[in-house]
Amino acid sequence: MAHHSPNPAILNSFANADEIVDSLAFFIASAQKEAIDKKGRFTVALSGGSLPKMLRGLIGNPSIKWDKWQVFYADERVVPLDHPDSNHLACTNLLFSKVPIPADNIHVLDVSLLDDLEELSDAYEKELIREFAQKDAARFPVFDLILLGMGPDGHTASLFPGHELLAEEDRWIAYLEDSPKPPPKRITFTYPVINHAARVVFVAAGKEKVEILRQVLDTPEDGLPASRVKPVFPGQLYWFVDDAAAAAVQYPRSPFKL
Ligand SMILES: O=C1O[C@H](COP(=O)(O)O)[C@@H](O)[C@H](O)[C@H]1O
Repeated sequence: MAHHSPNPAILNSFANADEIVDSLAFFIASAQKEAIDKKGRFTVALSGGSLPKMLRGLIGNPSIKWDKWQVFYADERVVPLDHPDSNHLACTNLLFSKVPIPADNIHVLDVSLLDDLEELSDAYEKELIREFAQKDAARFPVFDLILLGMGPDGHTASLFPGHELLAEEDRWIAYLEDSPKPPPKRITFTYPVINHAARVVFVAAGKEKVEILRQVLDTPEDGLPASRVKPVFPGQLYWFVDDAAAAAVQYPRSPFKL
C-alpha cells in the first residue's frame, strides 16, 4: 500500500479575532455540509479555554443543521458540568444555550463517575465507540472536525509538554491527575484520535501566543504537544490565527483567502 506523508498544515492569518470568527464559521459550515451530504451526520469535537467564544459566528447561522451534529469534547476537566472550570459549561454559556442543538447530541462526562478517573475515561471512550465503531468500523474514530486551542506552553487538549500521555498509542481517551494547569484532573483525546480526524483546526489569537506559535510552526522538531498534531493522510490540519499571534512566524501563510 502506498505510504502518504501528512498534508502540510494550512496557516490562515487574519487581521483580528472578528475576522477569525467569520472565516471559522464559514469553514465549519462547509465541513458540516460535506459530512451531512455524505453520511447524514456531522461529528465534531470542541475544546475549552479561548475556543468557545470563537464559535459565535455559528449563532443564528441558517446553514447550521444543529440536529445533525454529534458533539464531543477533545478534553474535559473532571468537575461537575456546572463548575466554572468545565469546558462543557463554557461551550454551553457561549454557544449551546444560544442555538437549537438537541441536548442528546452533546456528549458530556458521566458525572456519576467523577471520583474514578479510570471508569470515567473508559465510559467516555465507550461513548465514542457507540458513535463511531459500528458506523465506520475503524480502529480509531474519524471525526469530521476537531477544534483545538493551544496554551502558551504549547499544550493542546490536555496533552502537556513532557507528559507521558504524549506517547499513548492505543487508548482513545486517557486521563491525567497531574495537569500543570489547574484543575489537575482531566480526561483528553489521545493523539491517535486527534490525528485520525478528517480535519483538525487550531484557533489561536493574541500577542501572548506569539512566541509559542513561532516555536510550534517553525521548529516542530522541538516536539511540543501542538506540533505533534499531524493528521494522517488524507486528514488536513488548519491554523486560524490572528496577525498578532502570527507576528514572528516564518511558516508560509496560505495564499488563498478563505
Ligand atoms: O486547559 C485547556 O487549555 C487549552 C488552551 O486554552 P487557551 O485558553 O489557551 O485557548 C484548551 O484548548 C483546552 O481545551 C483546555 O482544557
